[in-house]
Amino acid sequence: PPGDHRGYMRLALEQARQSPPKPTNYRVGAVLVDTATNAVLATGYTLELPGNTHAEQCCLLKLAEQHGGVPEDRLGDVLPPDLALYTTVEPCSQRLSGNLPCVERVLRLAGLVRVVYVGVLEPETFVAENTGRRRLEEAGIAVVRVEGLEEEILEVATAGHVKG
Ligand SMILES: Nc1nc(=O)c(N)c(NC[C@H](O)[C@H](O)[C@H](O)COP(=O)(O)O)[nH]1
Ligand SMILES: [Zn+2]
Repeated sequence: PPGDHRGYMRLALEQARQSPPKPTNYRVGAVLVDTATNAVLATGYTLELPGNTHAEQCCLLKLAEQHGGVPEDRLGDVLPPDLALYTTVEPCSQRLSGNLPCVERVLRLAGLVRVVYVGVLEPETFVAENTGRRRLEEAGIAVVRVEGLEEEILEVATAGHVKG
């Protein structure tokens, strides 16, 4: 595995490229890393799993499957304690579909997920203001920008959007 932040963000961007374009969401990629062993525990991209799934959500659902189908909200019982989540677009704090936002999913793992690395902040296309960063930080989860891939990330994220 890459081992450096930019390398992991590129890995997440590779995931995002696999997401089927849609006008009503972003194509996002996510990678969950065990920082104690530098191992990639799971990857995910928007719509990878059935249903209107988000990249971060797919990471967690796949991990739950790997741990004998433990419910996603019980993952905290089976994961190691030094996790970093890399996601090309910051975790959503609200979803127009009404599905559970990824910030809530990550907050369930507060104490295990130490830091969320984001490639870009969420644009204002669907949600005027993403309040996720503040809520993550209040729970002791650092939110850190990984610079340098913004253009590529946004191009991939919005590929399904009607231009103009
Ligand atoms: N971090 C993140 N990962 C994703 O995989 C994804 N698709 C979004 N997108 C955020 C955007 O705000 C929502 O996609 C819209 O609000 C529509 O909501 P749905 O996706 O239909 O639930 N954000
Ligand atoms: Zn989300």
